This record gives sequence, C-alpha cells and structure tokens, in this order.
Amino acid sequence: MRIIGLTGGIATGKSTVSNLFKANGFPVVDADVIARDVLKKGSGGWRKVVAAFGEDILLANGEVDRPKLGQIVFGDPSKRQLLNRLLAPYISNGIFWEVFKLWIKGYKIIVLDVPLLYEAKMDRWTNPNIVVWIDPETQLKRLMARDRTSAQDAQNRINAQMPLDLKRSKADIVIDNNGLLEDLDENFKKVLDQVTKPLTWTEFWLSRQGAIAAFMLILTGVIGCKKLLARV
Ligand SMILES: CC(C)(COP(=O)(O)OP(=O)(O)OC[C@H]1O[C@@H](n2cnc3c(N)ncnc32)[C@H](O)[C@@H]1O)[C@@H](O)C(=O)NCCC(=O)NCCS
Ligand SMILES: Nc1ncnc2c1ncn2[C@@H]1O[C@H](COP(=O)(O)OP(=O)(O)OP(=O)(O)O)[C@@H](O)[C@H]1O
Repeated sequence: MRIIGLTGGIATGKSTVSNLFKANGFPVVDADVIARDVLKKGSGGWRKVVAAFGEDILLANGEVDRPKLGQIVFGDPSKRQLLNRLLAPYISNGIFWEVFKLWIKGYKIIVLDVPLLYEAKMDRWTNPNIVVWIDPETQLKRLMARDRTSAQDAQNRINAQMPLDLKRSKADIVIDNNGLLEDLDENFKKVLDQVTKPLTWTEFWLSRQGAIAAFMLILTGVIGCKKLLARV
C-alpha cells in the first residue's frame, strides 16, 4: 500500500488538490476533518481543551467557538503548542484508524491531506510527499479572501506553520498553484502519472517500505537459522 502525503501552507490549495484526487477515485484522509471531529462537544479532545482554555471558548450550545479559539491560539505560540499537545494524540489516532479502514477495504493508494505533515513528523510514514506551493503574496490574498479575515489575522495563521519554502525544499513533488485553476488541472495530471507509476525494484528497496521489508526478511532469516541450529 502506498500512502501519499499531501501538504502545503494554509490556503495554498491542499483541499483543491485533494478534491482532484477524489475526482480521480482516490480515497483521501483529511486531517482537518478529523481535527474537527475530535473537538466536537463531549469528545475526549473537547474535554481536555475546555479544561485547559476555560468555558469562555464555548458557544451557547456547548460547541467550541472555533473562530474565537483560532484567534487565541494563532496569536500566541505557547497557547497554540498547548492546543497541539492536547489534540495531537486524538488526531493521530483518528488518522491511523481512517487509514486502517481503507487498507482493510483493499485500497492500494491512499492520500493523506495533513497541513502539519512536516511539523508533526508524519512525513516518515508517507511517500511520496507532495507540497502545494504558492508565493507569499498570493497565499495572503487567497487566505484573506476565503476566510474574510484581516491581514494581521491571516499573517498570524501563516506564521504559525513551518515556512512554506522549507516545506517545499523537503518535498518529493512540488505542485506550483500560483496560476489559474486550469493550470492546476494540468499540473495535477502530471503528478497523477508520477504517483501511480509502480516503483522499480531499486526504488522499492531504497524506500522506507523497502527498508522495513528488508528488516523483516533478515529477522525471519535469523529466527529460521536459530531454529535450524537448535535442531542440529
Ligand atoms: C484552532 C482551530 C479551532 C481553528 O479552527 P478554524 O475552523 O478557524 O480553522 P480550521 O480548523 O479549518 O483550520 C484551517 C487551517 O489552519 C491551519 N491550522 C490549523 N491548526 C493549526 C495549528 N495548530 N498550527 C498551525 N496551523 C494550523 C491548517 O492549515 C488548517 O488547514 C482549529 O484549527 C484547531 O482545532 N486546530 C488544532 C488542531 C490541528 O492541529 N489541526 C490541523 C490538523 S493537522
Ligand atoms: N489556482 C487557484 N486559483 C485561484 N484560487 C484558488 C486556486 N487554488 C485554490 N484557490 C482558492 O484558494 C483558497 C484556498 O484553497 P484551499 O481551501 O484548497 O486551501 P487549503 O490549503 O486546503 O487551505 P487550509 O490550509 O486552510 O485547509 C480557496 O478559496 C480556493 O478556492
């Protein structure tokens, strides 16, 4: 099974690209959707967050006031780290189970859309890693337009993530999304060819999955030899 990592900065177009994957029949596990689920009223994540941030962050119906919590954590790195620490175990658990369910269903390629793929070091489990990249001015403009937010708030959210150029330098594949949506469609077609091409044996043995397979083979060999030696 191949798990493709899809990441980028806030509002660079990850969801737009993940919709293209879906339209081509690929299952997508969306970390933002899981992060929303683990913060629903009454859940374990909700209880931890309310205990840490107080009931002031709740709406009248008991759900978390997301814009309010967003303003708190995106304006204060220590509060953001606290929120990340509280929710990370629930989010990674949720991602694991979604991937597991898709694996049981027999999917051979799964796309993992995780904004904080590199920050959370989840890129260890995904290959190849795709970064959707745009220049800083376009990112600020698209974020402000989509979320109808101020330049300051948008910039705080951008600054809360690993610099996009650093993510770009770590990527196996970069999708440049500065152009029109039609350009993105064209770029995506090339990426699709790349990620669906089966690995050559050399690529496989050089990949993380190959290293795990090699380790398992060696382990099986060592155990087999020990059993054989014990018999003679
Ligand atoms: C602070 C919250 C309540 C704000 O909710 P809101 O509805 O305004 O934003 P939403 O969840 O749709 O996130 C929008 C984007 O913000 C960015 N973002 C979200 N959380 C974080 C974070 N902790 N650090 C950096 N960027 C983040 C991502 O690019 C995400 O795609 C929410 O983002 C949250 O619960 N964040 C913590 C969980 C998390 O880490 N989510 C990211 C999944 S890996
Ligand atoms: N090529 C493009 N041209 C113009 N607008 C675009 C393009 N690609 C995406 N957008 C718009 O930019 C905004 C951000 O895109 P999208 O929501 O896909 O980003 P994202 O990376 O998933 O964001 P987040 O990190 O918040 O989840 C959306 O309003 C989307 O419609």
